[in-house]
Amino acid sequence: MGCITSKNAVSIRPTLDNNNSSNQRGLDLSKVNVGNSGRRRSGKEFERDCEFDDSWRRGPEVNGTKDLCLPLSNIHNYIEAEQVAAGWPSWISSVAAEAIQGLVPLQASEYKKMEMIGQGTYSEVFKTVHHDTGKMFAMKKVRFDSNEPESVKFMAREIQVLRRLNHPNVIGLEGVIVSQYVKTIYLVFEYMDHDIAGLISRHKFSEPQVKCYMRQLLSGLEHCHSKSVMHRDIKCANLLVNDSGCLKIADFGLARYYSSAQKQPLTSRVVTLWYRPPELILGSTNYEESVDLWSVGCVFAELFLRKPILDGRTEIEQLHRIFKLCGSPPEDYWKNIKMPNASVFKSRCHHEGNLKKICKDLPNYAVNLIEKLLSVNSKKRGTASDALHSLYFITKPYEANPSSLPKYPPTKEMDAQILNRAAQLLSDQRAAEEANSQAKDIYTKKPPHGCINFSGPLQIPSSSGFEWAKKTRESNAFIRPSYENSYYPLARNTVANSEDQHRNGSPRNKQLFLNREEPFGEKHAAFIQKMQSRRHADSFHNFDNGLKKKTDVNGVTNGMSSNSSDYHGDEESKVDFSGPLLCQTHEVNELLENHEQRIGKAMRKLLFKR
Ligand SMILES: Nc1ncnc2c1ncn2[C@@H]1O[C@H](COP(=O)(O)OP(=O)(O)OP(=O)(O)O)[C@@H](O)[C@H]1O
Repeated sequence: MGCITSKNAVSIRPTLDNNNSSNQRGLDLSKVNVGNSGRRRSGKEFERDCEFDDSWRRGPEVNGTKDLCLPLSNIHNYIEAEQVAAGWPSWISSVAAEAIQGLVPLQASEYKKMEMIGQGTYSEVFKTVHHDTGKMFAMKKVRFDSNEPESVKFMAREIQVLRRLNHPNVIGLEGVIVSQYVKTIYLVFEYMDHDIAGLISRHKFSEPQVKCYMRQLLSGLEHCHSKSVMHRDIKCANLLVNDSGCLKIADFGLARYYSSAQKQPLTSRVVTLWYRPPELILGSTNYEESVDLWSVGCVFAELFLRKPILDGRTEIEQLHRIFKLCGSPPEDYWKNIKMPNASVFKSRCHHEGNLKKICKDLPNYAVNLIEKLLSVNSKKRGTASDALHSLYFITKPYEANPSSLPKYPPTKEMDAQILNRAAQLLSDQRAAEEANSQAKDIYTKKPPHGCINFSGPLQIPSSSGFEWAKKTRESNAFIRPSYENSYYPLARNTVANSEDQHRNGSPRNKQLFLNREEPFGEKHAAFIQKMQSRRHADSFHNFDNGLKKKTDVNGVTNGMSSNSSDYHGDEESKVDFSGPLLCQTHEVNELLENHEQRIGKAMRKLLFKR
């Protein structure tokens, strides 16, 4: 795509018809995009020209038309003037001229902003109502920094991509609102009552219902791919459903055009970790639309299982889970791929794959399709059209009619998150109370010489044969949790599933350390042994390093406590847990007070967010 300002000269081609006053989404284009001949061009016409035929930027036309070749600054000024005349503030014209070309901005005063209904990495989504029509819309406030070219690029691309798509299973962009002075942009969408992540957290879908959603998802995706758009962030939270049972693919913030003819290197830092295909984890930069089909496979399984099928906390763990589920790829795979991280991630263990076992209760044809979509070899995934023609869709039970699906009270990923957070806070509070009473108990029996604040990677010499545990108990040090160093990847909150939370580490592990009787008993020893054997069995050298990383909502791993200072001595003789190990000599009361304060703070945060 590129920015208009990066070209040296442009050719403005005169246009011939005057008919296009609105595009398919009903946007009024009549006031804009008047060529120098006075002829108007529709937004879509302009986009088409811009996206794959960039000759308009290159210079004089060859087809006999006498074009006017202007210096870049002139044409830039011309376009800006045209867009300002259409009602756009000049700040947006200067950073995203191509994205808004042919559009007229919507007026904020025509809408009433209501409650926040969603929050993403770069956005906040509000429910809004149009004053005149009373129609509901979703208004996505996109955060971006105009001095930061990447953020501008993504914002502009989202608009461009959305304008290119027009399908019942793809969210429709109604228009764009911009603030005249503050650099804020709102994308106005049709309003959808639910997202699949929120629905899954509360309801079990019937087989015909799953089939109905899957057909809609694949149809929407087929349309995107037919328009050369890769979504690159298919996940349950980005699949919206309205009260008529219609599913729409949303959030095109990471989407982009692709062309198999003109391949360009693409970033591999896309797709939320749990839905990210192996080639992206391995760092591929020449992937194709099959990345979306992998994500569809993950969503498909999740619709049945009601929990993510691949929920690694780090890239290395995710890849490990992929191979365990889908089977390790053959040697050829490693030989043929030229991916930057291949040698780092290659496992010495061979896994047969346990997808069939995990999906044993699912219908056969569904498992076959999931298996195909979750092919480690991207070439074997097929296309969205292939999936739509698979046996799964022509065997009984047939898909439900969208209008026959149950009507649900509004549910969003955000609701699921709030429920999760509240549950977590409650369990943390209970655990804290328990810990406090245990701490007091210990204190009254024998005052401690020091206490251990257990919240981080605890380095335990494995050679001690758990003698350390006994020693700690004898020395009456007590262990306290840290609620600030929670180990959850944010994305984890999308699933209100206590089992998941436990598997993810924190509550169960915290509880393990909070419970004065349990931690140093058999369970604890088993846990440590498991950690150690996992480390050896996996032969993933970075596994433990990986465990100390935190994954953000988009699955991007951030280094956390992974600096060398966290390690002391021989790597193999240590067992790591999350968070720093602190030896303190505070008074118990002071610690308990701090503890109370932290819980209070977390509670206030939660209430404030609500
Ligand atoms: N048209 C809509 N109608 C109703 N709710 C919506 C709509 N669009 C988005 N939402 C809600 O807002 C949430 C966040 O929106 P979106 O995914 O577009 O933002 P984002 O910043 O790109 O998110 P992320 O970082 O998770 O990818 C969605 O999960 C959904 O619950």
